[in-house]
Amino acid sequence: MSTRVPGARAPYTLGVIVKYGGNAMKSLELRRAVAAEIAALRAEVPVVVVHGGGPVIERELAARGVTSEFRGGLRVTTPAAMDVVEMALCQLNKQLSQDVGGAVGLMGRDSDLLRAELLDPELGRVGRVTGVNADLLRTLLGAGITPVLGCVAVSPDGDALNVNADTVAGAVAGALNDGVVFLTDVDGVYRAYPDPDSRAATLTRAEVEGGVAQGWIAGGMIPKVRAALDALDRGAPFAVIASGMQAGVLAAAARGEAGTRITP
Ligand SMILES: Nc1ncnc2c1ncn2[C@@H]1O[C@H](COP(=O)(O)OP(=O)(O)O)[C@@H](O)[C@H]1O
Ligand SMILES: CC(=O)N[C@@H](CCC(=O)OP(=O)(O)O)C(=O)O
Repeated sequence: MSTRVPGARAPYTLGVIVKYGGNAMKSLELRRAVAAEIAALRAEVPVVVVHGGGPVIERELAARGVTSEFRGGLRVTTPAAMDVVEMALCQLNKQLSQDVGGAVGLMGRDSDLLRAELLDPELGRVGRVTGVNADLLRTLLGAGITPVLGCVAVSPDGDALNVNADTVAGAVAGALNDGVVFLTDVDGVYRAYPDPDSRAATLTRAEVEGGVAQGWIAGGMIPKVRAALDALDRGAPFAVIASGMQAGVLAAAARGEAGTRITP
């Protein structure tokens, strides 16, 4: 975390992937507050933003009368739903890029930035990440530009695939060997959800797996802890789950002073 953003085109060694999604962008005010936190962190370290947007997707699906259900935390994505997911996230991507400033908004289709293959035919057009164009991200970071990546990947046939945004953030952190902070609406993983006093400062892999098996890690927290472990497996130096609802938390989480740090 001591590495400064170098000048244009200079190499960098350590950055932070910041994931935020539906819960940390429930209002325009909150969305912009998170963007301001990201812009402040970027003055210290290179930052790549990965975003979801579950509520925006829900709203656009409902407006079109397209139904979808979740299985194991993942949206079963029909071709019709895929069109809506991609359209909604593309628009959001440009808005977030504008919010952050000095940024370029990209999706998986751009220069094969995010490649995936079908995860499970029963889930429809849901992807399993197979590759990240890390060179493109490094080039942008080296030029002082913040990449903002939406969670739609491209298949070997050139079709869009829907990937959970936490999963994408973990894969990008692994590909760049950068740390990752997952911002959400709780200030970490609670041992006795929803009691905020039960927040774990750190959780080992064994504790995470126990928590999922015992059910005290549930719902949308499951893809986050799994993505954190995946990022660590792929070489990320740290993975933290923290609140996107309070000012100053992002920088503190990246220093290991807030949220729940997942350890190998
Ligand atoms: N042990 C836990 N500690 C904290 N939150 C948990 C836990 N288990 C389940 N959750 C749920 O996970 C949610 C965060 O996941 P999610 O709603 O998918 O967030 P996001 O939209 O930010 O990706 C929390 O709001 C909470 O409802
Ligand atoms: C496969 C799958 O479930 N994809 C997610 C992608 C968006 C996402 O992950 O958004 P949040 O970060 O706001 O949850 C979905 O369709 O909702």
